[in-house]
Amino acid sequence: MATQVHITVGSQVWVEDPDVAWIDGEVIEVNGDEIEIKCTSGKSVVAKVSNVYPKDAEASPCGVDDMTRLAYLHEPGVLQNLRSRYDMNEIYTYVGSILIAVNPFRRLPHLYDKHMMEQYKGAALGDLNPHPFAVADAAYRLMMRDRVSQAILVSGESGAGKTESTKMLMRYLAYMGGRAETEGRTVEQQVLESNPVLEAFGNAKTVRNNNSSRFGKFVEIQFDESGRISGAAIRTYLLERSRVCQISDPERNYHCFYMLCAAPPEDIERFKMGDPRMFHYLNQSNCFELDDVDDSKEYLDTRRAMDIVGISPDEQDAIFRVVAAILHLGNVEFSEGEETDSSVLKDEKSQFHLKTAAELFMCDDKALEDSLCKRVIVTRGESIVKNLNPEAAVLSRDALAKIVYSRLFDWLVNKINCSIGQDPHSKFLIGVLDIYGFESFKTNSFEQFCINLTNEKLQQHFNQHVFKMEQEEYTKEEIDWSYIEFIDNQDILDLIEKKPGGIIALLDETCMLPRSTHETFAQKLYQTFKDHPRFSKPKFSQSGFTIHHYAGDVTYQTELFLDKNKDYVVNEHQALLNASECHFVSSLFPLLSEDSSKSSKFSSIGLRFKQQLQTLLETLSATEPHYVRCVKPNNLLKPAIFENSNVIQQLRCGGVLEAIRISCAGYPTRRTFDEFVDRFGVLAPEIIKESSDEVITSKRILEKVDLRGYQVSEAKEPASKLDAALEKSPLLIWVMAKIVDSIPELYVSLQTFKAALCQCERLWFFNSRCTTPNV
Ligand SMILES: Nc1ncnc2c1ncn2[C@@H]1O[C@H](COP(=O)(O)OP(=O)(O)OP(=O)(O)O)[C@@H](O)[C@H]1O
Repeated sequence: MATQVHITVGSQVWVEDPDVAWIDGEVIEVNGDEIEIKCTSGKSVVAKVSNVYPKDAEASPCGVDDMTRLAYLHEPGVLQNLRSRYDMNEIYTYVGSILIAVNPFRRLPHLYDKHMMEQYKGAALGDLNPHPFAVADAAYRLMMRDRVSQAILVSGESGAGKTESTKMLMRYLAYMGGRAETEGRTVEQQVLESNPVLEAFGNAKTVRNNNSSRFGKFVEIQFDESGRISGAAIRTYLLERSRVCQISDPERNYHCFYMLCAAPPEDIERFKMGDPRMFHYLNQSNCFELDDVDDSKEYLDTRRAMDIVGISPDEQDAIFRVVAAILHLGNVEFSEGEETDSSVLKDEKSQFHLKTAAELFMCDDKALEDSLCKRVIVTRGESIVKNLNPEAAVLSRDALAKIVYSRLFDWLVNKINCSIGQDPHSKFLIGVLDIYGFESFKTNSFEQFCINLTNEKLQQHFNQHVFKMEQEEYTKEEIDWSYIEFIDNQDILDLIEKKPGGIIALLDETCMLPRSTHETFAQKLYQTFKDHPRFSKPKFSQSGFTIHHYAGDVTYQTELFLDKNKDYVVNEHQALLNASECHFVSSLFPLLSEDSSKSSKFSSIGLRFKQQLQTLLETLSATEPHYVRCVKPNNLLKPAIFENSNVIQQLRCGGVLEAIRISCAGYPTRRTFDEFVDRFGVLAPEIIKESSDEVITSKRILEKVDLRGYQVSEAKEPASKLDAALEKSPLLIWVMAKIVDSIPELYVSLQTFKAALCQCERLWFFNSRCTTPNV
């Protein structure tokens, strides 16, 4: 993204800084390719010319609301712009049609009220301040105009604001597509109320976010011919199961557990609940309450939302009974039994919790105990009962808790989908994707591996789209564009998901082999990928592996890969809960046919996830995509703190800088002819006096400075498809003049200007609708 400029004494520049990423200053000395800079912070820095970027000395302190209008579209320029806007509570900024949303960590209700929605209705993208409503409005109107499905892809790291943005987008779409007066529950109401239900069961406090969604979500809102919402479907991806049994301080388990512990007294009694501190699945962490969250109110709100999405009171009771049963199950402990490698319930307390769990599951307590402590092994037609030692019994208990919870979550999603209903006649939809961003922690396991695969796939989709848009624009304007290149991450995708031979395929193979371990899996990976440029073995690890992702290197620990990839229900658990007297519980574990119960011994979570992603990508590729990139300005989750290095890292990972790079490879700065004349007319005042036609004047200014090799398009269409679609008033004439904008000494002398221009590779004038007589 380097911009070639003349750096002289007095030039304003940006230079890299270890603490704040970029720091600005003035060049005080030039020594060959080394320059000395006096920074505004007071310190002096020596840097190579190639490592500094020009600073736009004329930049408005308020920033610009579309970064493609920045004089210099480079990393420090982008950062500075976001920062100055954030300081003024302007949390939204465009990069072309991509919306960047920087989390304010404070409520800004005036931004999202009904009045605001009214304002955005029908306004062209760019006419009003950047906003998720504007993106939703653009999607809605493009859908109505072109009769093409749309998708809004919301991404960002945990806590960046994806779910909040998604809710705003959905609210706006419900406002646009909702019916004025309807009896009972409307589809849009149900779509909106599905959020609190899914959040209660799928969100938890983590170190990164007090209300972190532990699953991915794609909401498809279907519309009829007249643009009214006629149905909706929610697809979810990969709920984090391990959280049900294992949490670390200061995180929490899923919200629903704490809500139930804070339920009204009659419910506490019915569900045999108590203080969250008494439950093992909750007290592994010291965090029980959340600031500003009243769990007892949340419980009632969740119940209300469940009413709206069509979950009956009986079903609600059954759901909370299962939630309570899981907590009691977690308190069952084991000790060594009389036989070797066997286990028994540890004490009276464990007996009490086992009995209570059985009551709540409405199953036999002895059968529950056996399903935790014993396994039936069938060999050559003979059944042998094998005891489990206390450690294995604990694993069995946790496996039961996890499978019950994950089936419960799937039931909720399914129920919401059934009661909202799909419209079989719907012609088009708007999909909103709220999915986990790229993750790289100290310890990365199978979850991070799947999450990062998602991000690789979405990144490829994003790059291809941005690239395609850029190409389309140039083609339309009859401009040569063959010089743009973009990085494709297909090689990483092949490494992970190629069949056969990719990492997921090798993992499945390993899972199916008896006696295989994570070490054998790792060895297989090392052998297969020893020469793969995107794969490496970490120096000091015998079972880890590193993938060189587009967003950076991530080292994965394979220890739990095999376990986490296996999706099967222990036969004893299946039989136990299928026999439950509670219809709801038994419906979570329907009887399997003999064949499928044998073949379902192992099913691969990785493979299923890969297939889900494939379907998602297919859906997305049939839509016109829109992007919202959420940015988390600090890790303290506090307002008014903007950490440069943190933000830049997210812009890199989120593909924003790649989008900018693609744009820079073409004509990054887009200005109207009149703006061009306004800015550069100073170089040829006599020309300005001669003609009032800005196109002619612009061309003559360039002729005067002897610039060659620019192209003038004769295209009469508007530059952007979106502008056309939204019937925006003509945008006058666009100049895409990369080189002209990279001249810092613009007002120094015509000579310097000329010299700089002569270095230019190309300059392109786009002649828009202005040439038509009626404009
Ligand atoms: N536009 C906003 N206005 C006010 N607060 C916000 C906004 N966006 C985000 N927040 C705050 O940041 C928190 C985290 O946002 P959110 O839950 O949307 O993040 P996320 O990207 O969905 O995270 P995760 O991936 O962990 O689910 C919210 O609970 C809220 O407190």
